[in-house]
Amino acid sequence: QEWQQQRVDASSNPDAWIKKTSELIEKYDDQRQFEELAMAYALQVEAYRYSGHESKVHAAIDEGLRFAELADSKIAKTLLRINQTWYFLQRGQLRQANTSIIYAIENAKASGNKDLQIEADILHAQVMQNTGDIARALQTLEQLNRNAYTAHPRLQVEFHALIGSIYLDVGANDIGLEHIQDALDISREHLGQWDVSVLEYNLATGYQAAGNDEKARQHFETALEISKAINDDLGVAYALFQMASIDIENESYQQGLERLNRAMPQFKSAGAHPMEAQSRLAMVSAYLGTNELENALAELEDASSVINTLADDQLYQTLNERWSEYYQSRENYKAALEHYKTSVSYMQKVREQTQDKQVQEIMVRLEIKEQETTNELLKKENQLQQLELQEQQTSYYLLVWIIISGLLVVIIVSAFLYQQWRARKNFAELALKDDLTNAPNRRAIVRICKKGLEQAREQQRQLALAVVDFDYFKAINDQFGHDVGDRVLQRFAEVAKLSLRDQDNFGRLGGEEWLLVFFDVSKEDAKNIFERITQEMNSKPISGLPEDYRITFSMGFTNAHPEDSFDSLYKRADDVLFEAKDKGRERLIITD
Ligand SMILES: Nc1nc2c(ncn2[C@@H]2O[C@H](COP(=O)(O)OP(=O)(O)OP(=O)(O)O)[C@@H](O)[C@H]2O)c(=O)[nH]1
Repeated sequence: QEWQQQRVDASSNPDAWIKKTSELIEKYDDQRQFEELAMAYALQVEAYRYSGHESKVHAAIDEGLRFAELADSKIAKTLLRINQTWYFLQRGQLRQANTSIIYAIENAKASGNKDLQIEADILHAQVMQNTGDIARALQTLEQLNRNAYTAHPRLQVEFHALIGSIYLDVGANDIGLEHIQDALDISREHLGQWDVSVLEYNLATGYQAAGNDEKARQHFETALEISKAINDDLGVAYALFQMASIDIENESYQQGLERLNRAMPQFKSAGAHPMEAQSRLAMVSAYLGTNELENALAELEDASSVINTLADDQLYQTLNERWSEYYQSRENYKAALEHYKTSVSYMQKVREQTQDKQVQEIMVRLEIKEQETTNELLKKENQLQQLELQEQQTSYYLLVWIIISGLLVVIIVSAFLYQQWRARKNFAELALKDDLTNAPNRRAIVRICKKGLEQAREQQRQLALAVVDFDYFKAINDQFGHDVGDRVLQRFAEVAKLSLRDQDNFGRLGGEEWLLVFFDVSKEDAKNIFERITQEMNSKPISGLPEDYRITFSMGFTNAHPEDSFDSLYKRADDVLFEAKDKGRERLIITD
């Protein structure tokens, strides 16, 4: 609804909207577009109210209603009647306000616009409060469809502001302040500056009633600033009036009077009679404080005539209180007592209205309902938070699950790959190992020797190769059995492993023939190795062989030449081995 947003905008820029609606009115008037014309008037009326131009409000309402009637625009009629109600309330014309709000309610119903219906209902309750019928005001608020009004910020604000002021009236200051604070918060977020200033003002009066002058002053100042900013003269006057009341209470009579003198003309020209009366009564207090009794009397008389047209019990009570104070100052105690008695009777009347049992009951019910709504909202918020938390947890679990399953996959795959690698390695190891002795087999030692040849060439090292063959091995097998022969081979593997340096290698070439591969050994070293192995072979008995049996072997040794291949190297070593056998065995023959 465009016009709802326009109302909010008008509340922040009343002057701009007065101008804008004037142009619209001229345009639609020319074009005889009555419905638009009526809506433009409705908006203009609000803009006038927001800037405190009460004197223009009346005429604009009449014009607007004329066109709204012509166009039969229920919405325009409702809006105009709502503004008319506020206009009369401002002036203290309660009977007229009551008539206007009835029209507003009828038109709102006919328009079918739920928000307007609720707005009119809340305003109806406001009128009741102003007429002192708090019980009915509360009943009306109680009957409102809570869900419907909470959906619209303006309605929430109206509701909380009104119920807050009722609570303040009956002295339930804490609850009252809470409601008005709620209204202020909502209006700050959703409504215009004028609405905010009114609520700042209401909150300040609440703090004042609760005896917190400091807070009251702060909020009145904020209200004053906003009213000044949007050129709301009436708003400025309201704030000045309240600040003056605080001044007078604190015996700053001159400052109070100065502020009241600025506010008063505005109230008067706006026709805000209740405020005019209150200002005059405040002035009376100030003059009594400064002992300017003539001025006090003049204000009292003016106040009396204004209040007599308003028929407001609260105002009558204050008026009589002031008269009583005035007569005390004059030392006319008889008259003072009379007025005091009258004042007390008005006070009792007001109290009776506000302390009515029915009022208390409805208030309790309303508060419970309000609490329930708040609880429900809190519950929903809680649920939402929990959902969010659950969502967070779920995604957290999901993440953990992904990480764990990822890790599992990695572990399983790794284990599988490791197994494969192990199997391959085992296989490779097996393929390079001699089954009987566990020493490197022919393939392995030949490979080692070939690699060694390359290494020796690259690193300028000396590689040497020895070929070893047992002497009369056939005889061992034949004489003591094949097993014993096997054990002799196994012993050789053990001995070779212990006797060689880490950088040297050995392997079984086949049968009882072995290859030894050395790096950087001299001929002398070769002899030592030959002798050591012979000695070690016979250092302890081999089962199946007689203790004194001496195992011997022959060895051919040669240093590698840079151009040697394995075959040429092997052949040279094997040749000298053959020579060793030939020369009687159990010897080492070295060749270059
Ligand atoms: N126990 C056992 N004997 C083997 C193995 N491999 C080869 N032999 C035997 O080793 C013997 C080799 O004999 P020969 O080649 O005649 O040589 P030798 O008897 O050592 O005589 P010379 O080398 O001339 O001193 C054969 O009898 C083979 O059967 C083996 O793995 N275990």
